[in-house]
Amino acid sequence: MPDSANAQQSDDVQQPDPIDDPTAIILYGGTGDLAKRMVLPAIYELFTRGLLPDQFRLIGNGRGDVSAEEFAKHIRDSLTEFSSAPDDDEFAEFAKNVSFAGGGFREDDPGTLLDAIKQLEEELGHKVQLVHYLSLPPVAFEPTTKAIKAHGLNYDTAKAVYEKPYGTSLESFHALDDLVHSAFDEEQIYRIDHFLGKEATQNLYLTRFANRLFGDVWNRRHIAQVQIDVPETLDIADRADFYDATGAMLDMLATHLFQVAAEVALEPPLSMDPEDVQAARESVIAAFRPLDPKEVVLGQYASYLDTEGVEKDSKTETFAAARLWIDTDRWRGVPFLLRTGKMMKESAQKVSLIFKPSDGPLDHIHPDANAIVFDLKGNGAIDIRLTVKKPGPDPLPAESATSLSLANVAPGSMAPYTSLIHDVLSGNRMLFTSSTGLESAFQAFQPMLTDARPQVEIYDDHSWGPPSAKELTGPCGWLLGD
Ligand SMILES: NC(=O)C1=CN([C@@H]2O[C@H](COP(=O)(O)OP(=O)(O)OC[C@H]3O[C@@H](n4cnc5c(N)ncnc54)[C@H](OP(=O)(O)O)[C@@H]3O)[C@@H](O)[C@H]2O)C=CC1
Ligand SMILES: O=C1O[C@H](COP(=O)(O)O)[C@@H](O)[C@H](O)[C@H]1O
Repeated sequence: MPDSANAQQSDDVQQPDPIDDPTAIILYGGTGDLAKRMVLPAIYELFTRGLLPDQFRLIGNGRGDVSAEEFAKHIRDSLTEFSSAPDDDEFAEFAKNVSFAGGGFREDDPGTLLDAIKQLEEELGHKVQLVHYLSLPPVAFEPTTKAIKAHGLNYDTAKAVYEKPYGTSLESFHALDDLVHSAFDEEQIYRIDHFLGKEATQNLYLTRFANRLFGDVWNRRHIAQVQIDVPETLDIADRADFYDATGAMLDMLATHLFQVAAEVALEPPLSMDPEDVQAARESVIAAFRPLDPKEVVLGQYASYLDTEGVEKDSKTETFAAARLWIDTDRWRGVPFLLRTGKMMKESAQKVSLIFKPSDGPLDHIHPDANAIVFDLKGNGAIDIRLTVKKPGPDPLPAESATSLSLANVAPGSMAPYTSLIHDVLSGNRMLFTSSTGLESAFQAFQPMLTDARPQVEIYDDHSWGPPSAKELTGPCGWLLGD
């Protein structure tokens, strides 16, 4: 068992600033899966923390007809299921600001959304900042963007939030991005990758820049390999339509895991200002070498084809592992090993920097006992795995570890979606992906869209994935298992 330590509690917990601009969030796909799990609880959390503007409306949008009362009940049920049951009086206050515009929203038929916005602006006596949140499957990004533009809802003050994946190939990324830029300036566009919003992910660079203990060894002279490992025990549940068309590489690897790799690999920014941090993260993605299909293993869990909604002969990967190379002076020759999958043996979100063996007489230490491991889940933790002396007469090595829980530094910290939506409202784009960064990510991903893409290998449910994924790591093995 590792020793554990707690980061010292800060007396001075950061409180984000409230927002003044009268605002309406239009939540496209307002009754969908992501909305109920993440977005609605996040908006409600901002309300209970007093972080929404005084003049605020949430307008749900969807193709069906849903009354304001039904939408409010849906929100309440979502909070109860995915967050916590709200206080009756507080929720009643929130629900006064909620409505639903049904009938969809298309170029040729705006449904009832334009009327809902007109009514709100007449009620308030002025225009409001519109935040278009596209909580929609990627196929709906283009038609919805076209509709926003065609109906003139791309005000200069408007913002547009896009979920991932933003494009499925370099070509479709360009087509979507050109269209989005025909409606909005880059500063108005917020492409969400919620892994960037995790408190613990942000520690990947903050601890490095603040502590010589980490900063001085953060390079190829000292690090043998980096593992970014996000196994999940969950299956694809009721997301078959989306997942079977998307797969693990686009759902997780070329999106979340690439962004986390960039957070590890980035060069020190000029300052910690949002623009500088964003630029440093996005520019290192340009140094990602395009994936070599021979260094990628794809898998599908054994019972996947039995899932309702999945094509009977589907070749969609539910597991992906890859060896990524980053061609900068700092990282040349250091493999970044990325792994993620559904229906695996354990759930975890870990980033491990595994050191090279020491010089001198103890140059044979197992990599397990010579590593820094960042846990990205929840408030996060940093494990330092060390080799120490085994008590006794001889100078023999023994493995030990200490775990620094970050929970105490961040009492009451916000969930990733809560803080990212607050960033959208306040105009802070640090934790959002940019057009150039995503273009580089798709360039690195592009070889996986060719005929050289490896075949999917079937793996046992609740296992560590196809055994061949182990070969990617070399003698180290995957630190988490197999
Ligand atoms: N679910 C999750 O855990 C996560 C999802 N995401 C991303 O969030 C986005 C939304 O995902 P999710 O909520 O799971 O998706 P859903 O399949 O639940 O779709 C959301 C809503 O979009 C509407 N919709 C579906 N198809 C279309 C269409 N062709 N045209 C217009 N509207 C449509 C439906 O609403 P209606 O029928 O009312 O019109 C549906 O309820 C995706 O981009 C996904 O990658 C990101 C992180 C996690
Ligand atoms: O975006 C996604 O992320 C989740 C994992 O998110 P987390 O909140 O558990 O960190 C993943 O399960 C899902 O497939 C993917 O779409």
